[in-house]
Amino acid sequence: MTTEAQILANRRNASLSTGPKTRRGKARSRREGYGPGARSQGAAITEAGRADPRWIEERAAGFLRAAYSGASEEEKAMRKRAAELARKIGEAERAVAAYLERAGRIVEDRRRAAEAGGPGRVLELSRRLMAWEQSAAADSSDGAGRILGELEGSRAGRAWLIRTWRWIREWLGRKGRFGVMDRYRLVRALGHDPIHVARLPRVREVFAALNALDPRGGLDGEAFFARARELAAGCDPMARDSLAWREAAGTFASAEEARAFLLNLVDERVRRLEALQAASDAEPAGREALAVMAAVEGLRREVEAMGRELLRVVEDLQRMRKGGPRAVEGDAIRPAAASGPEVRSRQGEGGTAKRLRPAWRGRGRTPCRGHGGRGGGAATPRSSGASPPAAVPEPWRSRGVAAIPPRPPGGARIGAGFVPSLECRVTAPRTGAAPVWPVEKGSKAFRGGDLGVGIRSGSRDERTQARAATGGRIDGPGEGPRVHPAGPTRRGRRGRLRLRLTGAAIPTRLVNASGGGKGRGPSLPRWRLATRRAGPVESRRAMSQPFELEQAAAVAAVRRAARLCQAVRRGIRPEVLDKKDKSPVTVADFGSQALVCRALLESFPEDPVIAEEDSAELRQASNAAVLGQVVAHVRGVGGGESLVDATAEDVCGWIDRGGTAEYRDRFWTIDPIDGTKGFLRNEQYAVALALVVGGRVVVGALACPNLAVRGEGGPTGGVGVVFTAVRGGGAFAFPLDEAIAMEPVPIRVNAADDPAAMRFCESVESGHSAHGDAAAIAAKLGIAAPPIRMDSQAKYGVVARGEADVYLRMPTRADYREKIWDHAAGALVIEEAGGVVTDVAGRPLEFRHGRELSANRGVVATNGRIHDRVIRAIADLGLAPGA
Ligand SMILES: Nc1ncnc2c1ncn2[C@@H]1O[C@H](COP(=O)(O)O)[C@@H](O)[C@H]1OP(=O)(O)O
Ligand SMILES: [Mg+2]
Repeated sequence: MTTEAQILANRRNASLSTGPKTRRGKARSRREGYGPGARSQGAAITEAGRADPRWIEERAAGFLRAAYSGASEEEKAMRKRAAELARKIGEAERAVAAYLERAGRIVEDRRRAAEAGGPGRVLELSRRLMAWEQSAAADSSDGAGRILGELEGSRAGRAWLIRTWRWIREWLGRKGRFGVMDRYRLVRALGHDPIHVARLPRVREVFAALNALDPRGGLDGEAFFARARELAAGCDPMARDSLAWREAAGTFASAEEARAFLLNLVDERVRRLEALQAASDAEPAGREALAVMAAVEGLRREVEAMGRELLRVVEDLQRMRKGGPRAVEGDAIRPAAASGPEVRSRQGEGGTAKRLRPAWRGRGRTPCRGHGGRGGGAATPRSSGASPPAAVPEPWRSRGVAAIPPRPPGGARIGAGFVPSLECRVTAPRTGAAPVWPVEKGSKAFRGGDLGVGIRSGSRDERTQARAATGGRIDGPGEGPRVHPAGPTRRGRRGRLRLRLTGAAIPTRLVNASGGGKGRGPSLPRWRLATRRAGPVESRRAMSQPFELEQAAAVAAVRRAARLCQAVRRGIRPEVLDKKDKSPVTVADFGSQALVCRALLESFPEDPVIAEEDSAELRQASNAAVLGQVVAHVRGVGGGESLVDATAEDVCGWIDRGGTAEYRDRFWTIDPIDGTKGFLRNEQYAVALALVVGGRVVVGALACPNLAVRGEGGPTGGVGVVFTAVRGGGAFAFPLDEAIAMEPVPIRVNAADDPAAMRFCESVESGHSAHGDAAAIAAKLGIAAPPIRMDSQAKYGVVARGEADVYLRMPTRADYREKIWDHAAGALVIEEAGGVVTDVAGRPLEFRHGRELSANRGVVATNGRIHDRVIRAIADLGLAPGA
């Protein structure tokens, strides 16, 4: 880390430097700016993405050290980005190494498991696990963790473990006293040694439960510790001292509660082992190794992309330092109108491109103000082309059209289509101008909506904003999608946009159609473009999809959180519900949010999160028991070593990561348990997570633990479904249960058009959606079937996979505003499945007002075909307030 003193010293040094005067001197200095040795390794720089990431990291660090600090805000931001990229590259490389090590371990484990598979070996291991005399020292090679690992690795070992757990279950359900050996066996079967009992909260909880069941609990526990201390005589005295029982927070209120907890714990173990056993037939090690390799591949691609970006940033910084931008600034902002906008192929007209390259300075660091249309500012050129005709209109044509050969050589065939990628460098003409570049339609498939548009511009955040602002937006048949650079632009500011068109469309023209400045009406475009085709893309799979990482993280997070909810749900006894005790849902709510926030913190530490809960209530002394349970559940299903020792403070901290209240250009929103009433009734509920960028939901993940698995298949045909979607990438569903290995299945809304054959769904709670209003709407439309009533966003899933056609959420109170987390994920899933989601007045849902959909009332989600008719019916019945 650079210290303040170093920064000041750099700044002083920089002010003394006048820099090289000659072109050669400047060139040399530029090369040396990368740090010592850059000249000899120049080839590695031009090999951008292929360069060794460590080398890049070192170069970047060298450059950053050498860079002076008397920099503009823009330069500082770029340097920060470079440092961040360098750090991330390092992290990703370390992760790759860890993955590879894991792959090696998997192979080794497999070999050992094969060896351990014989009955003789299992007998030996089981004896070592259960006979106390054999394992005196806590850290001996007889550590329970190791033995258990080996047993779990073989079929025979797992069978023995399942039998053992069933036997433990039997005596836990029956017995009232738990002596020294009972306790020892239970601890060892859990994979721990006596010394862990005092240290690991999970094991302490087991002991607390045994004590609650055992009238001599304290004495039996003490006897256990006395024996443990005796056997640990050879250990460190500190370890011996720690072998004593201390009362933990969250003890059990009754013996029944304690027994339920223990039986639940055993059931979880048995289930896990059975799942492992079932999966072993399908060569799990092989599959896991494949998954590891896929993860490595993904990480490597990320590293390559980051490496390329880092080098671009470093190059640009270099240019900036050498005064490049100023030298061409006047040139770059020169109105292009006189000769028409300049659009050059960098391949075909490299000379021009080279001249333009130094002109690029910024990366559109202006905040994203939306993407045109609603709220896009007064001077958006949408006004100059509110509804562009199918062909490029003459006025635009006269301003210049960038002709791109119909079959770009850079495009590669993917099935029937091409994937060209164009890179454009732009300079903003003046404040407030927000250009729009329609890309002319090229084929039928384009009209069918089979086109995604993404922009790469500047930092990751801006890229994602820009992508979201434009990604996959199709304005309708006969029109091109519009490309809106991120937000308002400043005079003379330059940016680079990378426009990637995917699908069957072959863009024939890129039209530069910048509008005029504020209040002046349309003016001639002043944007200059340089286009470049990217290299061939071999297959759609090989391409890193937008928000791929975000989607993977979101799905993993909701899956894990759903597991927690299921575990809490299983532990609820009927009498708790009879007492109308809401604490189970509170435990699941907080636990779920903690896990999701933690996952986001790990993967996207800078992203703000708007979530339903905060930990203030949980931290109150009166809620200590609830907090204890939340922590226990988080540790229990958190998985991995890292969560085993999570403290109450950690958990509260994770929960509070969701405390953002205001709108941000990029944020996540979580509903840790949507449909709490459904959860308590053991009916429908959901864990919902969505990423909103530039005011649009771009990633959604929805886990519905009690929703039937349908077309998603799976050998169990059981319950628990995950829905997910990325904007422009379609919607998918797959079983929640990870033991069911299957590819996500694309889902589509129902194509039916006849209301008589349609079904609609609504909340179970009439306080959440006016049932009477919905019935009137259905009657008016001619929907005869009774409503499907279910809690939570599962309704969105049901419409998205075609089991219902309409979801009506009719306002019950004038002052209620829907919460964004109740709709973000579900709405995207329906939209990506081909449906439409608006409020009751037909307005799109606006996720740019903080925690609430304050510009909307109610929600109407449909299969798309009937949407207009539903909105009309609502209006005719006078049920759309303020419409
Ligand atoms: N008056 C209301 N109108 C609409 N939704 C509401 C209302 N009151 C609460 N909700 C929210 O409805 C969601 C459940 O919807 P559903 O009935 O479809 O399962 C919950 O998130 C709940 O919020 P909260 O969690 O604050 O109670
Ligand atoms: Mg909710």
